[in-house]
Amino acid sequence: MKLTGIELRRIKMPLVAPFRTSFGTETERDVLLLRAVTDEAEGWGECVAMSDPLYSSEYVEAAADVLRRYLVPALAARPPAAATAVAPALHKFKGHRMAKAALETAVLDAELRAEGRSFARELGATRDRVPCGVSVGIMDSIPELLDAVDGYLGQGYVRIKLKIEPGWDVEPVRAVRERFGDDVLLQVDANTAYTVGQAPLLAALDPFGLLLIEQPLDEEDVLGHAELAKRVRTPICLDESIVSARAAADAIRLGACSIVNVKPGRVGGYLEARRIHDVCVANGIPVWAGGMLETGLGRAANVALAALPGFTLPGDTSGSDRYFRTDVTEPFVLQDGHLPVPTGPGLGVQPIPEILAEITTSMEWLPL
Ligand SMILES: CSCC[C@@H](NC(=O)CCC(=O)O)C(=O)O
Ligand SMILES: [Mg+2]
Repeated sequence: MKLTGIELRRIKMPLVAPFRTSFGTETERDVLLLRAVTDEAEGWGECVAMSDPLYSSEYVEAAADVLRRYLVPALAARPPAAATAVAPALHKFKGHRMAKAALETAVLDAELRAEGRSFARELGATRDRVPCGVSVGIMDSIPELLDAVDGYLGQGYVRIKLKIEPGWDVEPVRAVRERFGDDVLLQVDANTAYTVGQAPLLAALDPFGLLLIEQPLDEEDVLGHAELAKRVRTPICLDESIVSARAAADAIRLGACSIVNVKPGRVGGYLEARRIHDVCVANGIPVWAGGMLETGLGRAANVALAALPGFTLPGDTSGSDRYFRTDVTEPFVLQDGHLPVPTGPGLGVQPIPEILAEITTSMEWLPL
């Protein structure tokens, strides 16, 4: 494979409704897409960085900058013969895992399309469809939340995840349990909004039979999560803290988590995501596929990843219409609470040219 250049393309995707978390409210996605052009095929990668450094330190403008000034030139200096050579060529640059993930994914997609292999097959998927959960934002009132949850359950989602923060935690969880019963698979995500001193508040969630509490504490407070796990019965799941397979192994050994949310963008790509899966499976730790409001491009890769054997909990792999009125690819549509795993070469999906042209806000060609 000979990489000839990378296109940086920004697209604007309005959300169907505001999505509020403990760190802010999203109303539209400003997404950086990468198109890798090789002598044999083209591949796509989606950078999951948000517009502002609020989920993590990365943000979309910084991702574009680090790709333009450091990451793509590094591949020009050391042309990758395969996608497995991308991460080693970028290793000397610290952090910027979401930018690195997008670049590796675009090269991997091009390589797999050229060879006629799907992401699912490359990663080791063992299923042809995956059960889908949905992430529900913080709302202005309990009735509004219950209407939203009712709608998603009606669409067939098999698991509900509620965003929480101090002041919006026990009450919404209790209301959902009282309205929809104890059998609904239910979990919460705090996005680092609590401190270990608030353990009693988080322990107040224990009576509601939650699958997990996701990332209650600061992403760097691994020991705090280990302490919290001794004071809360509900399983602790980490998201923002797990930036690599090494971080996953350390967190598991320290007792900081008993479940892991796997997000390829957060960890530098799908190959590292698979390593995290393997570390967790070796330690008997369930994993599930997290989400970053991806378009159909990133969604296709996430659904393939979610089909690996260790992904035993429903992921945030919703249908395209959870976030977008019109997706940049053919939409992912829930079927009986599941999404089919794409089977075509590479991602198995393509941007629809007319839609892509309409939502593109800028394009930049970086030759190698
Ligand atoms: C804007 S919130 C993005 C991070 C968040 N993601 C979700 O809640 C799921 C989003 C999705 O359905 O893609 C998480 O911390 O898990
Ligand atoms: Mg999370």
